[in-house]
Amino acid sequence: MSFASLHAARKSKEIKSFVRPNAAEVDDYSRSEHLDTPTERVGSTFEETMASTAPATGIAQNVAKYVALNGLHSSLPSTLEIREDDNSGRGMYAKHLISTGSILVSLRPTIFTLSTGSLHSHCSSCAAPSQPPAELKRCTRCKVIWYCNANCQNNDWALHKFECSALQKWAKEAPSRGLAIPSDAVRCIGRMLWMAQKEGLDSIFTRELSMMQSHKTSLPPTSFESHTFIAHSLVRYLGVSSPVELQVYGLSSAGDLVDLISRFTTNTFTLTTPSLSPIGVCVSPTLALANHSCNPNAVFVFPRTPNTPASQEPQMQLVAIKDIQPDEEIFVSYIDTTMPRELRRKELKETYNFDCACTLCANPPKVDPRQSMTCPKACGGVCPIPTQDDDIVRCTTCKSILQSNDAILDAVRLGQEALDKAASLRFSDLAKAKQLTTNMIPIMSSSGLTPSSHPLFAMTRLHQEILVDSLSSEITQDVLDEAIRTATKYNAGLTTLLSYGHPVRGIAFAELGKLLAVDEPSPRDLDRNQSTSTVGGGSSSLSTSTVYPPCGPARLTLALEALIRARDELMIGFGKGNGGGSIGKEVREVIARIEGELGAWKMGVNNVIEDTRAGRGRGRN
Ligand SMILES: C[S@@+](CC[C@H](N)C(=O)[O-])C[C@H]1O[C@@H](n2cnc3c(N)ncnc32)[C@H](O)[C@@H]1O
Repeated sequence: MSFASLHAARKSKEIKSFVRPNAAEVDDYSRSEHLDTPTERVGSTFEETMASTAPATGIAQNVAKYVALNGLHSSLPSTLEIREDDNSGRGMYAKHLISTGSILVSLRPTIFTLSTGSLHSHCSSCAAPSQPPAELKRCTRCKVIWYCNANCQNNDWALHKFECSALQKWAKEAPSRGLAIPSDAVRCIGRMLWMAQKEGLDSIFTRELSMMQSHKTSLPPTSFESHTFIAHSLVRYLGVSSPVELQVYGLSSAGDLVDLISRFTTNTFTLTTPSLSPIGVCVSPTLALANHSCNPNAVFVFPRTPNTPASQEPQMQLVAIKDIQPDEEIFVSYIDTTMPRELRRKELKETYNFDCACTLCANPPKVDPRQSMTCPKACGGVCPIPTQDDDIVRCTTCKSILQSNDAILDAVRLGQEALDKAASLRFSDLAKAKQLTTNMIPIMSSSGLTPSSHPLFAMTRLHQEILVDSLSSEITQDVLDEAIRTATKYNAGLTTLLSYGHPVRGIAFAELGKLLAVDEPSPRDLDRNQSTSTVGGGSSSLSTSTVYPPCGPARLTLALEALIRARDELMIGFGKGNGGGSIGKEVREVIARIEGELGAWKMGVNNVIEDTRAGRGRGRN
């Protein structure tokens, strides 16, 4: 298999998350003279409007009542209904038993925009990737938006005609080339407003949009800067110079604008490729009705199956990853659930404004694999990582009592700092980021952190992404083998953290299988294959090498094992009806190829044995 067909799952984040403007952009703009004037023109400033908002109050009764849809959300199937309670607002409920792998809802998001880095590599109408030799075509006016062909361009014209002139004007006024394109949040809200204007302020689209949950009256202080930044940029992007001009979009004050931005940040999804790499943001008021749990029973995916016409892509699907009983609520996850409890709760509070009371937060396991270490007495058991609040812990196996240990606390603290630094350098200085992850992983592992523990798990994931990135410029045996070892450790952590059939697991096994199936750059010494190892997380009967990864047929056998696991889990996470989506299809093709290669190899060996026997027989005669 050539390396060109290897797709990395860039992030195993859940796909619902708010995209904040990046810090560099905020800084550059705040320093720029282009900032101040629009705020003053819209009446009271966004800062004043936000400062005057008071926290909402409400007594949680937690009785979910049926909500009539009155013609809204027509794409919601009859198997689901909307109910509302005082704690989490509206939510989706199952009316019948739903089995694992069922596709609950399938629809095209009402609005989507690609992130700036994906604009030239994906079509802005159907989100398909550019597929050489066919190249995407750029809009000749704004020179920012790319399409597969004239059909895709025509399909997008109704909104792009507004966007096109806004983009041209923005680029002319930009203080530097690096800021010539507004953030995806600003472009996406721009599209929401043009769509509302086009459809009419009483249209179903506008009504659904205006009913999305807002936290305008209880914005956490952490949102202040990002909301203000988006508001300033948006006013400039729309070319608005007085409050009256906002009325065509149904906004009559700065407060309405803050409300809109809050609805956007609370209800936006990350648009991903079929292999879960983030490429943009999207809005679907119907799918945004799903509430959050850190232990979800459903996921959102964009599987891209051959049966869906381009005009219906990107198709977003809600898939059950567990059996869901009648009357049970459908929960997705808004955040990366591989993070420890405190970090999850902090992010949910800051971005979504609620205190999570899901099963995983309310009743955390005695030993959370996200915060665990191997028993320092080497009994083979695991124990929680001692914290400042809980500095005496007990091993689950030998029951020894362990006191807070500076080495592990230092490793966690240093690991977190290095992780933040490496993540921020990932796209600007890959070599430095790689140096950081390479140095820190052994330190954290030797301090006793388990592969699923934070921040070792996140660091391993980042290291794998960096290695796969470096492989796309040059494949060397060493980097390929290091990527395979890292992917194996990552999968070992992942299988402890996420439930069977979660799409992130399916993609991770596909990634490992494809790495193992890449043609090795140079022939190697087959004597390396001597004892036993597995593809991560589970037991295996395969006999492979002490030196991992092995080479030759043993390596291909491991690839096959990983890909079969991937195929089975993708069938759940990407929906049984989709056959595992486009990645499931690709995996099945690689499996068939490897089975062929291994079959040919076995046949070759048998032939040699037969020939040798026949030769001996002839020798005796
Ligand atoms: C995308 S909306 C979900 C639909 C929302 N409940 C509604 O009525 O429109 C996200 C918001 O729903 C609420 N929410 C979601 N999951 C929740 C949970 N597990 N507990 C409490 N509130 C939750 C929070 O206010 C959050 O900001």
